[in-house]
Amino acid sequence: MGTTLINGQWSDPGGHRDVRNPADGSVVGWVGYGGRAEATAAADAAAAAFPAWADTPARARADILSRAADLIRDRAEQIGPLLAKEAGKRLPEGIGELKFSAEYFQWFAEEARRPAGSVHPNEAGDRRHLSIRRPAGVVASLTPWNFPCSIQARKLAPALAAGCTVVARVSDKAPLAATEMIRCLQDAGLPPGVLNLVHGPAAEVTDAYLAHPAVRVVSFTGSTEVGRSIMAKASERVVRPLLELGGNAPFIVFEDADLDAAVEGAMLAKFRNTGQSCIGANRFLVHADVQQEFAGKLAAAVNAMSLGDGTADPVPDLGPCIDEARVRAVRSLVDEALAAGAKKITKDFALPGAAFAEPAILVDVPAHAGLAREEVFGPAAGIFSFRTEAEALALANSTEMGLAAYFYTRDQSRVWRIAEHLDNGIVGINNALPSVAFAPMGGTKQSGLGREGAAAGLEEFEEVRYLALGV
Ligand SMILES: NC(=O)c1ccc[n+]([C@@H]2O[C@H](COP(=O)([O-])OP(=O)(O)OC[C@H]3O[C@@H](n4cnc5c(N)ncnc54)[C@H](O)[C@@H]3O)[C@@H](O)[C@H]2O)c1
Ligand SMILES: O=C[C@H](O)CS(=O)(=O)O
Repeated sequence: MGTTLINGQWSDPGGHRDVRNPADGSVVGWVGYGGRAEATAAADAAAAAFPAWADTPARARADILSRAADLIRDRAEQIGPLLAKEAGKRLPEGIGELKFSAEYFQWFAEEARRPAGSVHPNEAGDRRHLSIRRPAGVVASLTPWNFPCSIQARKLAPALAAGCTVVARVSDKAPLAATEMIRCLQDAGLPPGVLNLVHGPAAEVTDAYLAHPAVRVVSFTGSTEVGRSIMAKASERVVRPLLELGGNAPFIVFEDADLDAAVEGAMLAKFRNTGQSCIGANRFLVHADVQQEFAGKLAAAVNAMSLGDGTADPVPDLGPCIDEARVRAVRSLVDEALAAGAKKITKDFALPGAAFAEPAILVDVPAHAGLAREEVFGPAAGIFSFRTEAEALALANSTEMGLAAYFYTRDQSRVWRIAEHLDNGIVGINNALPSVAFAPMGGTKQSGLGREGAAAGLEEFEEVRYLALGV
């Protein structure tokens, strides 16, 4: 059926690149693997398709996106297992990610039909002043492996709704399900060239996209390191950078928190997607008066976890990491903290394979340790204590990242004091899973630029055009 989409045609140019299941190394599938030539052809196709798509009535664009949402939901039980295998996800999380992806296409199908523009107060008798919103142009949509479908969806949906055309590239580590999701969009009736997908070497394909004169916006999700390089490349042609980058979420538990709710939230925020989530809880900051009780409850919950292939029956609590390199990175942070005097309060797990990282909670982690300062991006974390709100905020805001943060308290006045002074783009309050299509999500500081979701997410793909109308 082809895995590369250029100008409405599916093909498999270049060589084949196998995709393996991290749980057992088995081949899950493959993608055709192109390069610069395919990327340039895709951008040419997107450029050629842009004028007609930009002028397509909003209702017509909305109907295609709505049909795409229906197709993704209809095929979720078929694509979900593919996603679970290639990305090492638990099967319910794989199927759930497809359904979450459909929400973006549904929401932006509706948003596409909302008014777009303003009439400005008239201060000159011979003119009327208004502004309209027009699609920005061709968008380069570049995404990581950890949520390969939903993260593409939160770019494709608003870009297409706005009237932009798109050249996409997804991570080589998990390209299969995202390709099938894009197939749903094409099957929903997107005209040729409106959406294009090329698999190939990351820098080669991305550079070719960003060098194309028709590309006006680059929407990238991934590490801060790569995001910086893409922002630099985009600056060469003044391409608008939308960047969703690394995280380092503090998870704060105040002394008045419902501890059982906090532990339940901690388990979700830490171990969802085996901890490989940009908004995952990275550090537990717990008030000294409740630290021992919280730590004991959390350790007990972790110790009860089962590990295994996410497509097994019964479904395990934790799947593998994306690859052995990720396991080594997590283990290195844990081992460094232990060597510096930290103590592990969770049990030793038997690991079912080389791509499985041990779930681990540590206490007495020194402030200089990587576990206290870096994005773990895996199933481990340290618990740190504080005594005052000021200390909690200082600890929470002490890293260069500002994506997500969480806190648990029952004091409504404290909710506002803390929420207004956390330097993060996303704050979960007595809630450990804030992600929705209808709210603006993104980060501060080195976690990125721009927002995805909500009306703000649509505006990122539009240009405001001011009209001074002589009368
Ligand atoms: N803010 C968010 O919404 C969000 C969401 C998911 C992941 N992330 C972040 O992404 C990271 C994990 O994902 P990852 O390992 O795929 O990130 P990554 O930065 O290594 O890769 C992201 C994408 O960029 C590509 N890429 C890699 N090097 C490149 C280069 N030199 N030029 C062009 N493209 C390149 C990759 O193939 C992939 O498709 C973590 O830091 C995580 O926090 C952020
Ligand atoms: O990894 C980051 C993702 O954006 C997490 S979520 O899909 O927004 O929950």
